[in-house]
Amino acid sequence: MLYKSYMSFTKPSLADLRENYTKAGLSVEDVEPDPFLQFKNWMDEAIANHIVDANAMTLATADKDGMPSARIVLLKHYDRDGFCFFTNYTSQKGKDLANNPHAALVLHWKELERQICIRGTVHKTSHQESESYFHMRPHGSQIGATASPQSHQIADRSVIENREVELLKDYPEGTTVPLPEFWGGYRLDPHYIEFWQGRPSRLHDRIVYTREHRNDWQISRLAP
Ligand SMILES: Cc1cc2nc3c(=O)[nH]c(=O)nc-3n(C[C@H](O)[C@H](O)[C@H](O)COP(=O)(O)O)c2cc1C
Repeated sequence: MLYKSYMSFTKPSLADLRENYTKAGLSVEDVEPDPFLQFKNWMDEAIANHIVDANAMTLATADKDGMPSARIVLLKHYDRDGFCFFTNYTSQKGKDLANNPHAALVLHWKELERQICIRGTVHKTSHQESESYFHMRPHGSQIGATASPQSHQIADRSVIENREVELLKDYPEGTTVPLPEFWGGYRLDPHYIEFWQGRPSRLHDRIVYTREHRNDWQISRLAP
C-alpha cells in the first residue's frame, strides 16, 4: 500500500524509468594496460562527444566518525600522480579530508552509457600548483572564491555579496587577487579505477584496475 502511494509521486512512476544500454562493450582485451591512458581515451571521447561538464565528478568523503558526504567538483588536471580538483579547505569536504584522506570519485557520462569510479588517498596540491590554477580562473571566480566561507552558515546572501563588493574595491578587474590561504587543490592518488560500460539487460561490463605497488596495475572484470 505504502509502495503504491510512493510510486504515484511522479508520473511516469520512477519505477518505470529505465534505459537499455546498447552503445558499446568493454573487455580486458580492449583496455590500455595503463589506467591513466584508458582514462584519457574515455575523457577524450567524452569531450569529442560534447558531453556537458564532462569533467564534473562526484567526490565522496567521510568525516572522522565515518559519516559520508558527497558533492560534485570539477576535475581540473590529471596525470599518473592522480586526479586534481580545487576547493575551499575549510568546507565540509576540506574538514573531512583533513581527518580522513580516503575518498572516492565518480564520473558519469550518460550519453556514452559510461561511468568511472575511482578510490584513493587525497593530499593537498603544492602551494605553487594551487596558486597557478587560482590565477588561471576568471577574475570574478577568484573574487567569488575569496568572498565565500564555503559550507559555513550565513545569515543571507548579502553576506557574500557585500564581501564581493569590498573585495572588488581592493582588487578591481585587471589586478591580481591573492590566493586565499583557505583555498587550493587536492590530488587523489588512486589505488582503484573502474571503467563501467552499460550493456543490454543489465549485464554491464566492469573492468577494474587495482594497484599493489606504484605503476603495477592488475586488471580484472567484476560482475555487474
Ligand atoms: C557542476 C558543478 C561543479 C562544481 N565544481 C566545484 C568545484 O570544482 N569545487 C568546489 O569546491 N565546489 C564545486 N561545486 C559545488 C560543490 O558541489 C559543493 O556545493 C561545494 O563544494 C560545497 O561542498 P561541501 O559543503 O560538501 O564541502 C560544483 C557544483 C556543481 C553542480
